[in-house]
Amino acid sequence: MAYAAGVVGAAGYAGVELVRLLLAHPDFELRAITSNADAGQALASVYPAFAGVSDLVFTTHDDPALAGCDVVFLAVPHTAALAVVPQLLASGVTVVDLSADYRLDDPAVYERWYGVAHTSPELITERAFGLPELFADDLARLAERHAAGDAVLVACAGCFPTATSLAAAPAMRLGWVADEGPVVVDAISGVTGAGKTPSARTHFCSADENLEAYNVCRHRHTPEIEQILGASGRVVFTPHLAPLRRGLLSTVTLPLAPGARGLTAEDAVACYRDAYAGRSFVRVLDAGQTPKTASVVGSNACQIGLAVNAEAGALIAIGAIDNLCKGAAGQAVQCANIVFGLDERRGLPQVALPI
Ligand SMILES: NC(=O)C1=CN([C@@H]2O[C@H](COP(=O)(O)OP(=O)(O)OC[C@H]3O[C@@H](n4cnc5c(N)ncnc54)[C@H](OP(=O)(O)O)[C@@H]3O)[C@@H](O)[C@H]2O)C=CC1
Ligand SMILES: CC(=O)N[C@@H](CCC(=O)OP(=O)(O)O)C(=O)O
Repeated sequence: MAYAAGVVGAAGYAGVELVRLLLAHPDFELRAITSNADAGQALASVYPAFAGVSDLVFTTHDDPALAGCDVVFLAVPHTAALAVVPQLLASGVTVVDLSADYRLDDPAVYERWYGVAHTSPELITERAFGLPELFADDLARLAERHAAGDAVLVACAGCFPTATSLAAAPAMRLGWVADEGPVVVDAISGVTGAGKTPSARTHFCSADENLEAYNVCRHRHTPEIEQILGASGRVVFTPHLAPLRRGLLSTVTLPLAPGARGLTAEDAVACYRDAYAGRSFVRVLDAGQTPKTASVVGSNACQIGLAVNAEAGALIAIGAIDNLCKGAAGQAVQCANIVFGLDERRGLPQVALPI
């Protein structure tokens, strides 16, 4: 039996990647794709890649068909999900939200970084945080509730937090990181990370042949990374924009605790492989290898590289993902698979476009 699925914001970059994945998914049947801007237009006329594959037509964001779905994926901008999530849950629909609206545990922190009051904070305590390799218990609890008949909410992790946290969390959890000192995150994203509406920074003429840092010391993913890593007030996060369509690379520099100063890259790789045992999307490279975006783009994989700077007493952990797949749509489908009791790999690409 296929579960009925809908995508709100399906004409956006994350939304159309969801459409691509769900149309090929053996257990979900895509019934509704919404876009106010493109309502009434065929998917294949807006995105010709779907010609001959799907006859779906975009409907408006208030399409009543959404309430008849088993699961709805929200690929709408942050703050827009606040108006949609409570209604869908009340209609008995499970929601996988790609926006930031239900990610932060503390509604006051959300208000400070997103500039609006949270209108349904009670749902934050019930949701699972959608980063399966680090919050497996959270999602397993949600899967149990879903199996018992509840409509449930997953708040998927953001793109920068996903690559950063998969790279840094095992070191934090294993106690290798000093209690003090900054956790330095230098991360680079492709332009699709900014969504499909061009801004002065993402216009072709600005982004092409250019590299730049932005939102230095004030990017809204800082509190999300701190929450995941348990590193409140310590994350120095500097995002950069690169002239790539897809791909995100995050380099995290972690100060080693005195007891971990003898750590070698080989030890770190072995421990990380233990920490991610059984998680097929996270691949820890051999010591001496570094991940690259070209090796993950088009797949739901996260590749991790590890190095130790013994003189400086630092671990360097690097994560590479496709921002639209493991950083957004792929991770959302992975979370839905888990909530619906399916193998987390169902319908998801394991291998990147090799060239
Ligand atoms: N791009 C990425 O790499 C990642 C994105 N995300 C998250 O996914 C979400 C979508 O991002 P992205 O695809 O990049 O953005 P886009 O700007 O490309 O697309 C946004 C979509 O949301 C719809 N939309 C806009 N305003 C509203 C509203 N008020 N109510 C309902 N729908 C609305 C738009 O509809 P219309 O077609 O009518 O204009 C459009 O389809 C965001 O929350 C983003 O943070 C998460 C991780 C990575
Ligand atoms: C390149 C670029 O502009 N990236 C976006 C973040 C990507 C995103 O979509 O945000 P979420 O992961 O929180 O959903 C930014 O820096 O705001």
